[in-house]
Amino acid sequence: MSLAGAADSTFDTVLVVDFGAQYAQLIARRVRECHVHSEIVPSTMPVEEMLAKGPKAIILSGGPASVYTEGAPQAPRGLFETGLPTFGICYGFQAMVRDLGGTVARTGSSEFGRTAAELGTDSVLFSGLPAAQSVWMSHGDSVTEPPEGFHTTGSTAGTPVAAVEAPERGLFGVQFHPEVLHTEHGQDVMRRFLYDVAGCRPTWTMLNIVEEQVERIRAQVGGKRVICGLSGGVDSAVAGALVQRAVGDQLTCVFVDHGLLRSGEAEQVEKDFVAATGATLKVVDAQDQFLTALAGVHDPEEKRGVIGREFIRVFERAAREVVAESGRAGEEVRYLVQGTLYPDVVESGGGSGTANIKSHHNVGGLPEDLRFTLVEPLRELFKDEVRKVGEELGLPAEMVWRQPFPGPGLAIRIIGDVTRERLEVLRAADAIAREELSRAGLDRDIWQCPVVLLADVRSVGVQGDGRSYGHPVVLRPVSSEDAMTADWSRVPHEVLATISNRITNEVREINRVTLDVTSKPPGTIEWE
Ligand SMILES: Nc1ncnc2c1ncn2[C@@H]1O[C@H](COP(=O)(O)OP(=O)(O)OP(=O)(O)O)[C@@H](O)[C@H]1O
Ligand SMILES: O=c1[nH]c(=O)c2[nH+]cn([C@@H]3O[C@H](COP(=O)(O)O)[C@@H](O)[C@H]3O)c2[nH]1
Ligand SMILES: NC(=O)CC[C@H](N)C(=O)O
Ligand SMILES: [Mg+2]
Repeated sequence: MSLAGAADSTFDTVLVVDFGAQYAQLIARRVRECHVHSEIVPSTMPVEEMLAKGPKAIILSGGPASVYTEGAPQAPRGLFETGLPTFGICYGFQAMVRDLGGTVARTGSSEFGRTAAELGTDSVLFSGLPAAQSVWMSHGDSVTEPPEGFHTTGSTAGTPVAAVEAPERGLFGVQFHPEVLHTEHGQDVMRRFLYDVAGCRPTWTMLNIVEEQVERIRAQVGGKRVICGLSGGVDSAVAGALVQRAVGDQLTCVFVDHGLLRSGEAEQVEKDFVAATGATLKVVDAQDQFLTALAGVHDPEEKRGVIGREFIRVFERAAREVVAESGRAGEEVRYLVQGTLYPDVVESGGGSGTANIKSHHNVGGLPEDLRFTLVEPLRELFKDEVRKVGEELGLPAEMVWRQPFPGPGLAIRIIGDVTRERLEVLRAADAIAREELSRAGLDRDIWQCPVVLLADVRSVGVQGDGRSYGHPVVLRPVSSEDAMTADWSRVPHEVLATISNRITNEVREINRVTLDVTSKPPGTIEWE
């Protein structure tokens, strides 16, 4: 199915040509933020196929290769003769320049991170923006000579040709990354290209995203039965609601109580989701199964693997029960809906050429013998976009704005082996932290606040004039836009003091409370 292409379509499409970038999805997302439809395509796609999608413009992404090395990906043959407005970013810029007869070389002056740039205000792309700007760089190669007919519109201390354009041909290129938040006027540059150069209309909305996904889900599952792993979190609630809109009562939601949940969570899912959507919900008590499988496992990746596998085993059992209960023996549930988001995929090493940071249980932690076909309507979106989709679907605000909680639950917040006793200790500490942060009105300011139990560490204390030898917990409040990067939250000291006091007074095993003041990167949000 292609939504794009029709001349009378109510929205315009931009193709993001992926050269193996870290940020291809981020480019696509910035285009969506301008209310323009975007689709990522591989750089190997023939131009005719691209044209068949009816794009209004093309953006060429960055990438890890060097344009002049053997086998480096090339700009699609004939692309620059199509007359389509084209914007090359980093590698995409270098590939464009090389293709059109300019030169690219390893000049010996790499730039990484924040860089001061001088941008020509007479440029179409930078018009109306300040001439001196802070931009985000990540390159080792540079353009040394623009192609004929292009003029240089930007430079930095290390890169004399940091931006070029041939506006009458609709061709533009920049060495920096306008798609990352740290590039001061990056989104303005995107707007100039999309609206002023390419004439795209800002008509692509969350409603379109919902309709696109509903159509896709129907095409994928047809009249078959589907189950959805429902966690009580934002992503699976939105995924489940989308699937329900698409295929109605072919859907059964399955909530797994794996014993790694926070206090009150199971009850809340049963109550809220069903009330909001009317969907059929099946609750599975799998506490013994997960705790047995996790016994003695302390390596984080191993834990994630065990949890991913056990989840699937539970879903398989639930699927058989759904069939049995429907009275249609011989039928099989082949489709499993998950609320997987793009950051889950990219962190699990599932982007093009990206590193594995941690295997999210729903992506990298899936077992090899997985027999379900996955339905993941949110796989290309970021959390804040998913929240908007949830609002569009009419889900209640408490559900849409709930803080994230990882599928592997408290297991990846106990540093060491996971036992029933340790889970109880952590659950008690976590409930106090959540209660006090909510009481202080900080729920929306804080992205989430993992409480981490250092179960293998003990510390000496003095309590009631006696010696204690307990465990520390770590508070990890963070602020974030999309969980790809994060900073530690500056929670008022009085609130921290109350939390610390209450935890050490009310949870006997804990005699020390510490605060994690690490951003992401270099830390991740969860400790494992
Ligand atoms: N306890 C659970 N029972 C059933 N499915 C689950 C459970 N926990 C996680 N999942 C599945 O794994 C997916 C990924 O979990 P994740 O925690 O990232 O998302 P979420 O819980 O839906 O949203 P949030 O990130 O807001 O917590 C979920 O969307 C859901 O499909
Ligand atoms: O469903 C999930 N399965 C997982 O395996 C998992 N690991 C981390 N998280 C959540 O993802 C976001 C980013 O977390 P990290 O900075 O720790 O990678 C944060 O919001 C984490 O809580 C997970 N969610
Ligand atoms: N981020 C990029 O696209 C880098 C392009 C190229 N690999 C360079 O180092 O210059
Ligand atoms: Mg969750």
